[in-house]
Amino acid sequence: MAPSTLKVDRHTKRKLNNGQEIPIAGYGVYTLTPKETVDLVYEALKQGYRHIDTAVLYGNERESAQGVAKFLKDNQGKVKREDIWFTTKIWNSDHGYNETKTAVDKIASKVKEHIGYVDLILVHSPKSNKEKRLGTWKALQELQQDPKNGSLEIRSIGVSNFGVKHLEELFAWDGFKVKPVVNQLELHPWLPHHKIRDFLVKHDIAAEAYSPLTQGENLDDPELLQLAEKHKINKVEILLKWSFLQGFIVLAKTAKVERIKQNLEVLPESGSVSLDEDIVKALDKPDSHQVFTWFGSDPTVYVN
Ligand SMILES: NC(=O)C1=CN([C@@H]2O[C@H](COP(=O)(O)OP(=O)(O)OC[C@H]3O[C@@H](n4cnc5c(N)ncnc54)[C@H](OP(=O)(O)O)[C@@H]3O)[C@@H](O)[C@H]2O)C=CC1
Ligand SMILES: O=C1Nc2ccccc2C1=O
Repeated sequence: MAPSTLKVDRHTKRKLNNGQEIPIAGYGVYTLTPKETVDLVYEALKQGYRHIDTAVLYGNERESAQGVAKFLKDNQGKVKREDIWFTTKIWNSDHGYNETKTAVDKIASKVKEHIGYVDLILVHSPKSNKEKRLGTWKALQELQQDPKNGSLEIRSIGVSNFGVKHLEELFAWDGFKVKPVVNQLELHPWLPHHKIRDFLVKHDIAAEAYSPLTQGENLDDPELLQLAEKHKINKVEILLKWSFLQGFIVLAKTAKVERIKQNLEVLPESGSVSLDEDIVKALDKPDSHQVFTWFGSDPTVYVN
């Protein structure tokens, strides 16, 4: 079970296996329209987020980068590009060596003029086949290790929705050179993914939690509501604190300005995050396997 207190705050960064440091609180931009993305990313940064999570799939990479650039321009001398972490992801249909290089060129054409480089590119999911997955990793390894060879500087590379089998396949490949820095997974009390997490700990790969609020789907779970009522604490605060207490890098999304502030403020300005021990115990559901994203079909068990 996770501890009920952990020394993390709004400014905490986690050191990755390549030495790069990633802010533990991330703002996810899935489903934000391109039109609203610039302003919402700007607002998230204004409220104190220093980590933006987008993807080719989301169709708002350019606008996410524009939001970052606008914030940096308005805060010159106070916030530097290096203070902000920008993640994007290669979609499944772009798997394969050549396809991935072309996909990175496209990402470059959208974001480079605004933010110069990306901090992290993830393989969005394992959903292609072995040859294509490894081709994608070969391309990303090359681009990360030798930025002059490609159109975009990529500081770190990682995976998302990979199960143990997909990671073992990567480690066993004779071209394997760069270990993923993170595995981004759906993680919340109803989907704790302990087997994958144990593997990640063993290999020093950080766990990023997406859909920590169950994409909004389970916020009226009777047990969660009861805990919130009994302990006089907001249900969203419970779920986000639970996630930080597990040691995750936590990615939450909201399209509402007041909720951006609310979600970040579950972390203290300095000090530690805490949750009543009874709540942590009640939400410890090691055998639960409820998938809310990916149309209910867990991508970590994908076979091909
Ligand atoms: N790698 C992958 O395969 C995936 C990655 N992700 C990443 O993770 C991010 C977060 O996950 P996501 O799936 O968006 O879901 P979240 O778990 O973050 O939930 C988002 C939902 O919760 C609502 N919400 C947010 N804050 C509050 C609040 N304070 N009170 C009440 N409701 C709230 C939002 O509504 P509203 O907007 O109206 O506030 C929205 O409906 C994504 O944006 C994306 O970056 C997500 C899924 C898959
Ligand atoms: O944020 C996301 N939400 C999703 C839903 C289905 C498949 C991928 C994703 C994302 O990356």
